[in-house]
Amino acid sequence: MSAKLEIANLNKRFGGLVAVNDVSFNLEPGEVVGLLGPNGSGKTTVMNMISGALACDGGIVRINGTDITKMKPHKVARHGVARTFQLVRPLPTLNVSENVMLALAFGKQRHWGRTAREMAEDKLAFVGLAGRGQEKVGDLTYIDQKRLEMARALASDPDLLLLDEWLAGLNPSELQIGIDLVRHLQDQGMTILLVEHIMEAVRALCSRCIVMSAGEIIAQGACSKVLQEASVIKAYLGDDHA
Ligand SMILES: Nc1ncnc2c1ncn2[C@@H]1O[C@H](COP(=O)(O)OP(=O)(O)OP(=O)(O)O)[C@@H](O)[C@H]1O
Repeated sequence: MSAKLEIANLNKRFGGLVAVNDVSFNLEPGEVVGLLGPNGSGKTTVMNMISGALACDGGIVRINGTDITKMKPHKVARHGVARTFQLVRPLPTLNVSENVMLALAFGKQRHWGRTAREMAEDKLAFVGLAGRGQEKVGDLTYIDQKRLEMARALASDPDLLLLDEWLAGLNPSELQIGIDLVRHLQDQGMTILLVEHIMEAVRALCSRCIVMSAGEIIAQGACSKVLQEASVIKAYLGDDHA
């Protein structure tokens, strides 16, 4: 069986800056893997190249064995890939339900009208926003905005979810709600690449971690082991702590 996600020798430059240098890793179906590293280490750039938002300068991205390297984001979505963004960005002129319906219209299978409305309600219920479809997005609390962002990502019926610091900014009780929601997805067999700085969440959710620094993978393996490696501590905290 093919890996759910296979990345081989991925490269990206921004002018003279090498943002991602020869990055390779696989995700097996149903795995939840943490993609970690200090600010600017290249994590979001990797996410962007997987989702098709950014063209890579070299390397290959495969989903279920299919080369999606040069595909535009809407085509990548049809291969079952969805993502959340660091900054939640619902459309403020649409209500909660309409925001999910919009995502349904552009998903793997396109849904419109009443079907889309019912499906949107299902997605909203899954993330904990049952019956809240008619609310204005501007009235949502931060955790509820995060829930909506997740419902929008789930609208395309993905089987690979790219979560880019989706848990950032939550208070401790909201964080637990967020972790539980990701775990619920995990229990349903979703494959998840989790870019995250909150180690409590990484330890709770990820079987495996991949750590980047300055565009390169510097460590990978079981989280408990990787997070103790001197190279990882040095990348996060500097020489004095390694
Ligand atoms: N569009 C862009 N143009 C120029 N440089 C960019 C662009 N996007 C990212 N970079 C640079 O590429 C490097 C990697 O950035 P990236 O956002 O991938 O890091 P990151 O690990 O996701 O960081 P963070 O944890 O802060 O989100 C950084 O030096 C960043 O400034």
